[in-house]
Amino acid sequence: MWRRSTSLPLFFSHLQQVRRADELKICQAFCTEIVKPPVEGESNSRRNSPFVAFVLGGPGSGKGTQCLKIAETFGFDHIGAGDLLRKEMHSDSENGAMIQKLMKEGSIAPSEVTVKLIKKAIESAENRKFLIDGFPRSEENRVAYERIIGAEPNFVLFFDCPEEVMVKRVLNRNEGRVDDNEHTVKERLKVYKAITLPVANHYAKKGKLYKVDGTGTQEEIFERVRPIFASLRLST
Ligand SMILES: Nc1ncnc2c1ncn2[C@@H]1O[C@H](COP(=O)(O)OP(=O)(O)O)[C@@H](O)[C@H]1O
Ligand SMILES: O=c1ccn([C@@H]2O[C@H](COP(=O)(O)OP(=O)(O)O)[C@@H](O)[C@H]2O)c(=O)[nH]1
Ligand SMILES: [Mg+2]
Repeated sequence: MWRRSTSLPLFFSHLQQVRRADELKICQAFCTEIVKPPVEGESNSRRNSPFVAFVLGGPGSGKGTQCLKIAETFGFDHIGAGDLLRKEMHSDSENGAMIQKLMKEGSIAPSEVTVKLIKKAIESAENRKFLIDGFPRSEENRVAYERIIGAEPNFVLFFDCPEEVMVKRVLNRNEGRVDDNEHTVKERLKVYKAITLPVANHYAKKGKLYKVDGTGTQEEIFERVRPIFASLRLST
């Protein structure tokens, strides 16, 4: 059975040993949800609810790359919201054409479509620890997730990266994506700043945001990410 097993002072003492002040920023004390050990008599549904980390950052900030490393090292399931939408787009689904158009424009898909796909991915997994990569991209996404899933994320990992670095990475990505071109990435950056950053700010205010410097090599970035997950001490 999955359960949270760390306590607040223990959590912070671990964190303090490993964090570098310029790389890891906890905006406030962590909320009780992530650190509170299960209480005797607590309902099963709450104890069995999945552990969820949202992973945010601009296009090309390295979310997907780092999620693969986190998933492999710490045993999380990686749910890429964009990957789910791309899969849907390439299926015969009625939403395929709509998703393709939105992705090409750099816009955000309707919340109910994305949340439904995420919910299905969570429910069909055996794992109870998830990285939800590239979601929520708007306040509307966030509210829809919290209403439909019935819980907030345990925390949010945020990759901070200069625009010119992100654009360079996206234009070199070479995965045949409809949105990896100069025009779309510019639109995506506008959407990111206007609509996605407020979501990160929301979680920062709640003390749930971990901001990591997303520049440097993949390995250097992962060494900044590693202590965050190593400190969690989740049992499976
Ligand atoms: N630290 C890094 N340095 C150089 N290239 C990187 C780095 N991290 C990721 N990349 C490459 O940049 C591109 C975008 O990375 P990705 O993980 O897909 O970002 P995101 O999911 O945030 O859009 C990919 O081609 C990836 O291989
Ligand atoms: O929750 C999401 C995630 C992705 N997208 C769409 O999918 C695109 C690509 O998202 P992805 O996370 O794959 O891109 P990345 O940031 O990794 O480059 C976005 O620009 C959006 O058009 C969306 O609408 N909602
Ligand atoms: Mg990605």
